[in-house]
Amino acid sequence: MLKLAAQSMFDTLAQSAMGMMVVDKAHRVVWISEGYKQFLPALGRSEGEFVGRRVEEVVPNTLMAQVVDSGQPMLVDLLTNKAGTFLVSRLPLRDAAGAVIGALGLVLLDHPETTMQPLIGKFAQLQRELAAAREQLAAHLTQQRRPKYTLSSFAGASPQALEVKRQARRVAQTDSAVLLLGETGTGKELLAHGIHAASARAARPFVGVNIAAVPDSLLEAEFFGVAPGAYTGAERKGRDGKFRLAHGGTLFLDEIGDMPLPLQAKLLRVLQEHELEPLGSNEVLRVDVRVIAATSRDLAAMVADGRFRADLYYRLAVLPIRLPPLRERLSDLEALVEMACDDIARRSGMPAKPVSADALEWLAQRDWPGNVRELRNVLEQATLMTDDPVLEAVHFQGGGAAAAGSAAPATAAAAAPVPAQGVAPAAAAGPGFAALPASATSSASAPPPPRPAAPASFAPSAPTPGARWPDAAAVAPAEPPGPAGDEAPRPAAPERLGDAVATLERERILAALAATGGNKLAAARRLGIARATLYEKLRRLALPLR
Ligand SMILES: Nc1ncnc2c1ncn2[C@@H]1O[C@H](COP(=O)(O)OP(=O)(O)OP(=O)(O)O)[C@@H](O)[C@H]1O
Repeated sequence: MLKLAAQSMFDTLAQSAMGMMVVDKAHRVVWISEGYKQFLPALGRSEGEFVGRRVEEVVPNTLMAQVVDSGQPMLVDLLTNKAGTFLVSRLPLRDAAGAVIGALGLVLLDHPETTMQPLIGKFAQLQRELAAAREQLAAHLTQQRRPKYTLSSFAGASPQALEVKRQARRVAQTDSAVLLLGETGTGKELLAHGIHAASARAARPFVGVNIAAVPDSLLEAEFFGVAPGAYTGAERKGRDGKFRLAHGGTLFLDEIGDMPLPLQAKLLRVLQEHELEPLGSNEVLRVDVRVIAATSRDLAAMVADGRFRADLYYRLAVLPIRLPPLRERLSDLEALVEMACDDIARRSGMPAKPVSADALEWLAQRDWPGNVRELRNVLEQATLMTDDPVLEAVHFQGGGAAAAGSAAPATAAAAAPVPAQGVAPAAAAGPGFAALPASATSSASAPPPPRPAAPASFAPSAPTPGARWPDAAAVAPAEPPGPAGDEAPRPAAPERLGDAVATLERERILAALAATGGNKLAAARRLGIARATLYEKLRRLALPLR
């Protein structure tokens, strides 16, 4: 009975389908139905040239061979080749023992684009939309992750700057980890972009993580990602970690010295084995990522103190590059000023203002603990402060420079008396690190001394219009401050203690940010707190994070 049913079904299909063929285990066409012969002219074959040949040679784009090889049927598919577009079905044929002995192919409909127009139209529309969305996403990601700078963006022709660029070009040729050492604002992030752009990975993503800005409890997920379903709520769908996002490219780990010890062990494992496990997953992912780490801390001293793993340090410090502070390469000042003025002009849409020789000389007298970032802030504020076509020394000696000039005695003093919160100044700054600025190592205890040549007029004046952070003078007492206790504003008697503390905290944070030109790390050091704590306080006090 079953045999009869099979025979009957075969005959019915052979008559009702537009065409049918049978291939053997070696993919050879062994039989075609009468109906199938109508397609032979379009396929450019006579029956003699068709039967007996391997199906993939005579029917372009067919998947019959896969059905034979896999034993899996393809119940409905669209096949397009020079004979047209067809709705087809492919079924494996088996012997009594179940072994695949060939396949049966059915042409169910030709011109499905007309007969099945609504369905195929919808399919084609969805495919077009998908392709457009993929293209947009790829363009967006490329835009987002393209290196912002190349090595030529690193301005300066001093022997120190040329040496930095020489080393950067050399490490760009390798795939080893790189460690960038230098004070805040010396261009570590810029150089990391440049190394990536000069490396074989330039066309792949550049992904940065500022370790100090991410709370410790979130860092692991940030690095390694979260598997779908590992958590409820926002993380339910899972999320890719930075390592995965940087796959094939470069991962920039800023403030590596702030990485908690347990995570250091996990990072080391990824660097050694190129494998990671997203949180809540048993799956091991292979990643191909080049790591560039940066720090303004003395990592070697942290290793000696047991605050940084020695094995991770040696892994990262294979190729260290030290970026000199601005005061050690003052011959680059003019080039840096020019580049910054061009940038400011581009962003503001106004013509660039030249800086006079007097002004340059005055700028060269400064200490620049915030380095190139501070220089740029000072130039930006001076530009905003005046309508004069040329920037003269006098434009820097007013409130604009005071807001960002970290060497301003009263500005620094306003922030200095804040007691370190459980962090000894020396420990917070990292002892014995030659590259640390005097202001960083002494930040929690004393203001940085002004350079002898600094003019007396370099003192805070009225609040700076347009400055990113309010002038320290606007939030700190105008009189030279006395001891810390005297300096706090006196709350009105009914004022609640919590409010008074928040007011004081806000003032001290704003003063520290104003004194460091908005630099969070330097401000946190001045306040004697970790950068992550500063971010948390900014959020809590509803102060701008950027
Ligand atoms: N050599 C340079 N040429 C041109 N611009 C520079 C140079 N060095 C630094 N800058 C500019 O100074 C600013 C600070 O640089 P960057 O963020 O790279 O410093 P950083 O060392 O990573 O600072 P931090 O340690 O605070 O993160 C940026 O606007 C950068 O473009």
